[in-house]
Amino acid sequence: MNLRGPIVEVGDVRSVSTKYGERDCCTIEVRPDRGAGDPVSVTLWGKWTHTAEHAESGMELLVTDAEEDEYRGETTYSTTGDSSVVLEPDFLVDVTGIRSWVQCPRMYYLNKLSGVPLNYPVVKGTIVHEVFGDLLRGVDLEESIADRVEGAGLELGILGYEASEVEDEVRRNAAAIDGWLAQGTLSGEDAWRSERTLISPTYGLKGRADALRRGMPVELKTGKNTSREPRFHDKIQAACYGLMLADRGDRPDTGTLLYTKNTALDRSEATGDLSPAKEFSIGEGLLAFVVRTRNELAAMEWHALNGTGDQPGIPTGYEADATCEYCFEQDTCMVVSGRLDQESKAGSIGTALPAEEREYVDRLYRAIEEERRETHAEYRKLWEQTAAERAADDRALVDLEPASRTELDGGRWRLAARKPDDAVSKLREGDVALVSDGDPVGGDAELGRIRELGDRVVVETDEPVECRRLDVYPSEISVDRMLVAVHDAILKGDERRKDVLFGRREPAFSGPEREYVPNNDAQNEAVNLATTAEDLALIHGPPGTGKTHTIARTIRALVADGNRVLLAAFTNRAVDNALEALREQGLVGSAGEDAIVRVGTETGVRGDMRDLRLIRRGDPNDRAGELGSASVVAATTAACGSRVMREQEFDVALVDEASQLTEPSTLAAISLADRFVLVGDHEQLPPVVRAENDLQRSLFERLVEEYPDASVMLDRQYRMSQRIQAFASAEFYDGALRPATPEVATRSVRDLLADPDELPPALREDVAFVDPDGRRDGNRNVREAERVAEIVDAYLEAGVDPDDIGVIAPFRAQVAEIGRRTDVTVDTVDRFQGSSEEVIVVSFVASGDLDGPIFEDHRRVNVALTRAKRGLVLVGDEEALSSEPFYERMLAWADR
Ligand SMILES: Nc1ncnc2c1ncn2[C@@H]1O[C@H](COP(=O)(O)OP(=O)(O)OP(=O)(O)O)[C@@H](O)[C@H]1O
Repeated sequence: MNLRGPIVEVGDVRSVSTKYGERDCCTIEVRPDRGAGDPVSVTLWGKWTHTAEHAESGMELLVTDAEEDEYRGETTYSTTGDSSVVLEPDFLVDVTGIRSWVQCPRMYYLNKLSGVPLNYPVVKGTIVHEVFGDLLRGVDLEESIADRVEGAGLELGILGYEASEVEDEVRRNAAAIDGWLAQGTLSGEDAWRSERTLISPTYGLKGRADALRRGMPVELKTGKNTSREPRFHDKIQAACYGLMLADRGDRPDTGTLLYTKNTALDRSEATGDLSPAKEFSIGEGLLAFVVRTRNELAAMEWHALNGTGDQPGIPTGYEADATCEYCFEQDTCMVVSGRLDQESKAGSIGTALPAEEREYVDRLYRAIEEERRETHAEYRKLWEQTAAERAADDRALVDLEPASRTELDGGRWRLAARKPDDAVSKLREGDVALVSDGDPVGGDAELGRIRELGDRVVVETDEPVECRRLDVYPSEISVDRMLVAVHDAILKGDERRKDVLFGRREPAFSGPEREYVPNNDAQNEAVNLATTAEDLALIHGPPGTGKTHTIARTIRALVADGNRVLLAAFTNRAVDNALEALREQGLVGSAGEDAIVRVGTETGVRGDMRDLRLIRRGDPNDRAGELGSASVVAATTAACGSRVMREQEFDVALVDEASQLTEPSTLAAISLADRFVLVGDHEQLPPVVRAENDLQRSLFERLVEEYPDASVMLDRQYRMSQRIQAFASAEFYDGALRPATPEVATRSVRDLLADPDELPPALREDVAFVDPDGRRDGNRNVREAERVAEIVDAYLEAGVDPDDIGVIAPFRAQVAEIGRRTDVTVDTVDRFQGSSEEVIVVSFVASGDLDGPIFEDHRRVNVALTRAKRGLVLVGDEEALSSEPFYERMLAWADR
């Protein structure tokens, strides 16, 4: 049986005489059933006492195949020969993490903190891996090499490499694999599968194996190894995949390491064993070692969040017997130790950062690690929730019916399936999702990119999985990049910048005032603030106040002054909107001084901006030249953390939607530039994070409060009628928000109608409230949904264009409920931010009383109410809404 629960107490390791001789053991008390049961004792025997030494009360413990005993009337448990002991199984360790931990625990920490920079070995390694995958899929060697090197054109160009020299080197690496593969295929017995995404709920592991050969893991290493045995940490990596396969019931007994620089297939050369493939047996002892190693790592991560003492959860290097003199990370290790005043086996150099900066790094490190835990909780739902629950949660499309599979060039696959009519989810075209045969963890599953998402679903994968289910695949990339951003900004960051960020120096401004926007004082001041900033400028833009217009004007002014500008935003949509405005204002983006480059994926970049999209494939010099010479580079803030973008330098970074970004995500963009301009509105949507901690507050909001003189609020809005904007202006902007022109102020729903009398009397007002007397059931309210659909129909019948109407509801369930009844756009607030419609209908769902927040916070209501230009209808339960002062004021305004 399996025993699992939080640890109550850990006993001492002791030695006892048994019929097998002297054996070590340790007794641990846990509360089974995840803490619900009464404490029981479990005794860990033999090598598992190593894990006991890392265990602490509060950690979660899992013992598989435990044996139950009766001892003095009490039920106790102990490990058996088949048992595994797992600490913190919910903490999903990546296999690459285990690999670096085995080399040195501090290397694991340093990799996490500073990320992998753009360097030639990494890019070449990726190409060799891709070629390997291609060979397995039957692609010709030369064709694959040419194609993959071309695909990496941009990276290679930035690093200063020519295609031909890289091709030669990749060829040298790939020739041995090719030969070895040819040998294998001769026997006709090889059943290969390239790239395998694996998750192990039992052992808390995840990762992607390079390949499986007859079900056994094969790992590729772009290096040389002339000893008979694979390198220890390489072996551990392959064994991790073995363990994950074992968790699925496919226990492999052999692993293979392929060293690509070993050139001979012959095993007995005098120079050493030059065979590229080295096999090793995956015995029980090795698997148990992997589990114990993972336990050490998970325990350290637990301490990082829960531990006490000086620097809990930060490895020093003394944990391992690694020799620092031979370590290629020694310098980095010493610098980080010096700057953060950490103990480390390698020693330290340099002076420590000021205390407030170290405190900041510690605080954000912890907050980011908390967010990582929340991401792991998302993974857990893959196996804890049933397919129906995942679908109801909008995290999966289930019950797909496979329709066709087509092999594409390069051995990839296009899989099509039919989708049940009303199935909805968070998945969007362009997303990477987990495609599976119906069981994403235990069954056949692979990552694939969604190409089409209508009645028909089309995905592209490396392997031909039976496409019966698509799941949202949680990613740790944004968490990883946040850590790196903190590292880059604080450990490597510019001192002057840090003085401002830490309140040691006021932001400075210099240069002449100019007239940029003649018809709008606040916008004009904003552009001046941005162009004269020596450190930073903050532009606060309430709804419809011309943020995008101002951004474009600012960028034009900056470029005209000779600056290289990074334009970043939280969403692709905002990036493309700003580019559109830039083009409208005459910055066209052709080659030369005004060149604009848009960094993004094909599906991410809007159709009309594709001509600006940076192409990565091609001649290295051309590709790098295109990016390097552009005066404006536009990308999402997520993309700013990529290896390529981290190599770029700018004079000014202008970040839109900055109030929706966590502080570290903002740092990722602004660290690339000397000066920065943040544009946002902290009275609208806050950063989207799962953990409740410091990440919820944006750098924009913090700086607006700290440096009011460095900020300006755009106060004239070009969207809403006076009547509609009144509530938001009073509640969120101290009454300072006003219509920009009389035309805007006097807008009315009547403008849209040939004959206003065609509307029912209740809807003739520009702001209306309707109580349909509905009843909330979970996150939906059917009566209210019906009423919303009737209201939409009334507008349509009166002649309003369907494209001019939008419906907003607080919950996805209600969005689906309404969506079934109408064809106009229905969505949650988050999807509406940044857009507007002539008529907006808001469904509040709540009835009776307000037992939870309707919209998570009032800022979301602000967004909902400020999407409408001419007509706004609030649909909700009067009794419920009037039970909270904020909504009561809203009703009073609507009923006026
Ligand atoms: N100074 C100006 N003079 C004339 N029209 C303007 C000016 N500034 C903005 N506008 C117009 O106002 C409208 C809204 O501007 P914009 O799209 O820049 O707003 P925004 O603040 O980015 O909106 P959102 O709140 O959706 O982000 C646009 O049609 C734009 O052309």
